Amino acid sequence: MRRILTFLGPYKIGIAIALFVMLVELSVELFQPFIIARIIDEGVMQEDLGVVFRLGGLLVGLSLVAFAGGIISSFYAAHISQSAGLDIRSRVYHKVQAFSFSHFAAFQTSTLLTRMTNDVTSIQQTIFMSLRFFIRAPLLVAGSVVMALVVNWQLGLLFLITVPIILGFLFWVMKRADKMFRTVQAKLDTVNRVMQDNLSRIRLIRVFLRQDVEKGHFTDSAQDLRFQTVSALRMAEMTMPVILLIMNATIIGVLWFGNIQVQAGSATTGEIVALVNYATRMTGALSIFGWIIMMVSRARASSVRVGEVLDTETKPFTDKKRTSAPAAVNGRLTFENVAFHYPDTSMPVLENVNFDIKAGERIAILGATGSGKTSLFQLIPKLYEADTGTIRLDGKDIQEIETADLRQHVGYVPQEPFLFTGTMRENIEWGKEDATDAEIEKAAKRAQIHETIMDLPDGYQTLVGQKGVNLSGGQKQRVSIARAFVREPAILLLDDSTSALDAGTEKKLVEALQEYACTTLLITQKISTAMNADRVFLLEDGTISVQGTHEELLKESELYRKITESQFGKGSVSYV
Ligand SMILES: Nc1ncnc2c1ncn2[C@@H]1O[C@H](COP(=O)(O)OP(=O)(O)OP(=O)(O)O)[C@@H](O)[C@H]1O
Repeated sequence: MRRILTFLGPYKIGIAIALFVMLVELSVELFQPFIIARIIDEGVMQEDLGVVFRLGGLLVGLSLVAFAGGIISSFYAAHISQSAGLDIRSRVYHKVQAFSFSHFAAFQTSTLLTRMTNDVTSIQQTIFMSLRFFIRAPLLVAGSVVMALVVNWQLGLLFLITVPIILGFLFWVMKRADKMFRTVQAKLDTVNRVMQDNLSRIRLIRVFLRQDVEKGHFTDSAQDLRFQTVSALRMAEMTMPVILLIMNATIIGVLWFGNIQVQAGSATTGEIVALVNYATRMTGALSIFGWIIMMVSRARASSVRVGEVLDTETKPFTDKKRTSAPAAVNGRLTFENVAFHYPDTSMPVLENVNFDIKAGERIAILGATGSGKTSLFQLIPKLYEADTGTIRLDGKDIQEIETADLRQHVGYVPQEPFLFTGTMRENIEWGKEDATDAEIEKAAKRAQIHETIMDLPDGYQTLVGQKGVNLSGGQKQRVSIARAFVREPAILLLDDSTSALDAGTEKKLVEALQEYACTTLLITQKISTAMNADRVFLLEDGTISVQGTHEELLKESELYRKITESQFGKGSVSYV
């Protein structure tokens, strides 16, 4: 919670104004029963209309002051709570942007979404309510006790007995509710996760006839959330009847003992009316305590969850020497004794990887699943850092090139093509922000997707993704490739990105790569693709076991021969 309170720092002046006007409003409220007592004792009982009008006028004037105070306080409370909420949300967003991939594994997407939306909203609401009511309510209770003692200290003592009992009870409830609301937020995460999984796998769920099972998962998690929320709300709501019971007993006590004092002449009717008035105001203030407990407990749980994201240590990449970007690079790529393991495991994924790729060379990388092909790719744009060894671009250690500058020169087409909701043009333009129409069309033509786009109802302006047209796997792959092409990168990384293309389209695409003259690394399972590359690297258990032209590998590698035979048929190797 303290962590979150630091976000209120920039709004100190606004908070001071809101609290000041709230105190004015509160003072007026505390003073009102005192004036009413005087109107009764000095005006009504003495039949002095002058006093009634004078003090009555004062009462109306003070009410107008309280009204103005309430409006000003609401204005500031709304402004401060919304602004602080925006600041928290932006900070969380920027933190998440700096997350490493292991952080994303620790915080699932669904929980990050809940933290950025629901949790921040709960904090926002609590800031607003605190500035308007939550600070005011305890002050009103304390002020009423003091004023009651001033008006009649013997009867005021009754409040000194009952109020601590109520506060003790509320403290007990708060401790329990805190834990319960933390569980509620966790359950909300689960519902969001189940929903997200369901929506993203909807086709698979239908094909595998898993609707009923998935419906069951959703119902279970939603029921669980309902059960936990009801338990927490019940706990907070039960405060109201308990407070009403104790405070009504106190009012009866005031009337009982007050009657005795009035009979004895040691108290006036006005004093009794004032005390009952204070008791009623106290009851009102105390009864919103249940609500305060609920919101504060929820906000505390949310603060912990938001704090967990903000306090996550993010390690910036070691951009050792901040050399300015080489405006143009040739694209020579060298790996020297590179080894790598993922931060959350100790198993080495790549070991002793060595190669030197000339600028403009096209390299096909073959290897069994899990042999480390994608991992090797991820080291090039520094998505991960190598444990040992050196990776060089044009002879320069990439550790010495600023990450953003390095990535300027890399085009990456991941294994899973991903399209954003937007037009076809926007999807390609995503690779280069200020790309011209001519550049976009050139990239699309080279990626063999231009004609498909032209056949769509609105050409490049056709919407894809949600509310738009759906594309086939191969079409998505080609849009994804066009997105990388439009950058005109020096290094192009294609991670099995032609797997869904037919042989003819793939051939044309590989030919287009030739005129493109960028250094290309292409992960593939197909020997037909590998044959068109300048060289082939065979990756086995995280290391390059053999590298050379297709013909050289046929001679040198038993495994490569076997893969070729499995794709072209036995005996094919001699004439391939
Ligand atoms: N984020 C990760 N954290 C920990 N280990 C990982 C991670 N990603 C991959 N691995 C492990 O690293 C090894 C190499 O994975 P990688 O994805 O590089 O293989 P690949 O050759 O590209 O496989 P495929 O052909 O199936 O895509 C595998 O054993 C995999 O389990």
